[in-house]
Amino acid sequence: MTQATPFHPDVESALSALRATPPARVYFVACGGSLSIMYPAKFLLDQHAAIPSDLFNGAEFTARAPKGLGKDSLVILCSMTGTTKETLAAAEFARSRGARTVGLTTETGSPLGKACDHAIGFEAPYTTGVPIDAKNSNYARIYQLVMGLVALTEGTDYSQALMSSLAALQPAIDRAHTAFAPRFADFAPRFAKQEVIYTVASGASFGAAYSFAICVLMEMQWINSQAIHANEFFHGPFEVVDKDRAFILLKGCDSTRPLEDRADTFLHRFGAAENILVLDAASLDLTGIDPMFQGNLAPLIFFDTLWRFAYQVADLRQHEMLEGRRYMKKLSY
Ligand SMILES: O=P(O)(O)OC[C@H]1O[C@](O)(CO)[C@@H](O)[C@@H]1O
Repeated sequence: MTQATPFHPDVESALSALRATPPARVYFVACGGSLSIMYPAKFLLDQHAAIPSDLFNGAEFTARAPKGLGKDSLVILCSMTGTTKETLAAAEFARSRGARTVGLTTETGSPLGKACDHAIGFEAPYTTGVPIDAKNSNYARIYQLVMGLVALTEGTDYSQALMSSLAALQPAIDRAHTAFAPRFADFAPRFAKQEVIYTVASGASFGAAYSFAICVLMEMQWINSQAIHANEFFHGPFEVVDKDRAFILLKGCDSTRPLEDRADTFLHRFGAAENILVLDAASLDLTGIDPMFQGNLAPLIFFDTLWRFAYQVADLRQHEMLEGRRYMKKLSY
């Protein structure tokens, strides 16, 4: 691929540098909420390219020191703040092994931006509270990078379809807020009283379930949680299902939907519908999003709308979301 793509300039600049010698292997590395976007990014790469990839927590990556990591590797890292020490150490470790590195961060001049060969900026409403257009989010930028890698390694260029889909994403999110509002108003009072809420998903949606469980329910609401893969559900977790147990099930529209459908059937067989909050991509108006990317973009809609649900739960519990933490960023660990 030699022609310029319509991607964001930071993405295009990283891709230009990779064009002469595309990587033979990709590692997706981050921590916490930033790690959660690596699941759908790897899913997208696996869908479209034969290039092998793996996904690691930052500290695990450095400690495990994969033997395959070397000059032909590309390590894609993400840290919203650009300061998470495990992610920075992973970037430095990758470079010490001769790998090429790309860091996604809200501040390209942040420590992560500086520690990587290429920095890709994105926007996040998370700490600023200022709403963004989802086409400028971390998901949007990493998807551009992934589809750029697909073009480099497979010769298939879907950049226009991706960019037009990303442009249609925010309106789809806004419509979903309206569509889900009555369900959220109904579920919030019950879920605010729960001590445990599990989140279930698979495929492109697993990352959204993971970040909602560990970053929102546990970190920001101190509600016990676990992200359960929709098929792993049948390999242990389903034993806890009863009429009182609370679940959030994300039903996406990627190729793994049958896994989520099966979990849905079981949950409704032994659980109570009033304690199973199902967000179903089939009920969403995805106008303008190319069918090829609908499964990849549905998780953003789930996460954005669930974030609003979390604030409703937080209000009822009188437990502040971001200010309620007792350890994170409050002491050294
Ligand atoms: O590396 P980042 O994206 O700045 O993450 C910092 C922190 O933010 C979270 O993603 C959410 O608070 C945590 O999981 C993580 O420790």
